[in-house]
Amino acid sequence: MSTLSFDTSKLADFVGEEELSMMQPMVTAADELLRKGTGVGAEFTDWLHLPTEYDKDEFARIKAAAKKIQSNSKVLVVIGIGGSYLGARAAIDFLNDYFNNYYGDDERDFPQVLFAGNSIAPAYLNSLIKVIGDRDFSVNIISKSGTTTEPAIAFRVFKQLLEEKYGTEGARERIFATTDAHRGSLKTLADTEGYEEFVVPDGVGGRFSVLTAVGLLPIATAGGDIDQLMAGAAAGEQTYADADLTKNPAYQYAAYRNILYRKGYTTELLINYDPTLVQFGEWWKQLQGESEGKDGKGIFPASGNFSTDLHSFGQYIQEGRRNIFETMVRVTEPVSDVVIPTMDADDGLGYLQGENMSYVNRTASEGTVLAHVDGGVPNMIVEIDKQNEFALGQMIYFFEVAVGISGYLNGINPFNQPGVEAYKRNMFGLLGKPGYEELTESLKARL
Ligand SMILES: O=P(O)(O)OC[C@H]1O[C@H](O)[C@H](O)[C@@H](O)[C@@H]1O
Repeated sequence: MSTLSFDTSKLADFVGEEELSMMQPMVTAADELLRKGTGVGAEFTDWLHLPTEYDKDEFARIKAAAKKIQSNSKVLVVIGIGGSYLGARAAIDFLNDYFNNYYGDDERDFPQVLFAGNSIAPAYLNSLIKVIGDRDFSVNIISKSGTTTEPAIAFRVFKQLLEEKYGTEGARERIFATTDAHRGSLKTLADTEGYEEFVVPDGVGGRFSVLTAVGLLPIATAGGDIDQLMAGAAAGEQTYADADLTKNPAYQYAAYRNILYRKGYTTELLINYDPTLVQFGEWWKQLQGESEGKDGKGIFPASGNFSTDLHSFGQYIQEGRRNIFETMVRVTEPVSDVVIPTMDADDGLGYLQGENMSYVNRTASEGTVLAHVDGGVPNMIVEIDKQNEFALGQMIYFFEVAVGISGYLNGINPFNQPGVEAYKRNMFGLLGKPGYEELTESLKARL
């Protein structure tokens, strides 16, 4: 069952049909590198079969842990950064009402899921502590490496708060650690303290980990149906496995991106028309940017929240430098609707009264695509039928497999992220972390 369609009809002005078919030999080669595990970074491609080959015992433990948190907590604080929070956050926003977190505890069916450790901003942390107040809470600390500074700082704070509130024993019952199976400071700490542990599998990098415990525990706690999420991803695994470009929309997406990139379209905007998809764009930006931006190459991933941003940087998209293309993610069936009220006074909207707001939103998307295409912005559309777990799972897989192919097409390793270390090294040097003494002096001299 496929719930996702991929529309490239609006590329006609930019890419000829033969250009796609001429990509086939390169796509076949990229497919082999990915599927046979002969490409660079192959040790981080276990996400390919994750939707069907996941640890079923751990999956059951995730559900049980989610139930436990739901029964004893009003808030789950998810501590993580990058791939250790973006997927869960995207999924929770996508699957819930936008203002879901604003509802009072009595109006909520599931705990609030709030995120920490995704910045080093102290005021954010203080504000988060304030919003938890005296309510019961639990913590899911997530770090694959187990050594990342941002979540480690936040965890110290929340561990202390939990221990003050519930005592050491009580706190232990409320801390869930998701990390590497064998290595890292968090693994050692979790073993020593006796926290319930979940695993980020060795062969799955952070940005590909949303369908592991990394994403699944927070998503399930927030009421998401993780069986359906995995079923949707499994549908993706099946649908997007064919090396034949004519039969594989995810591979078409990768090939078209590559064609556009070679023509000078070096920035891609992932476009949505609903605020509940904003965080999906954030997840996608890490997936694309960390996978592809290396060796002086790669499409810059950005996102656009429409029609909101049409009133901010819409001008640039329409008439600025012509190096942008757009991929719209659109949902066919609105989650809910509003009928535009009738009104006697004339506000110029009479022609729309009685119409559904979703009709106006969809029409805005159609008009925008045509305007942008006319303005020289190639457009592709990924459309899912419903905003539910199944469709999300399939869409996650679509973008994951596409970026694997896309990276190999562009001659880079899509599965490492060496460049992320540069800022960390400087930060450690400036903070005086043991082992970085020489760097400390040279950096301070440059400040
Ligand atoms: O899960 P962690 O090991 O804490 O890593 C969190 C994130 O930060 C790192 O610096 C990587 O660049 C990301 O790929 C990763 O998702």
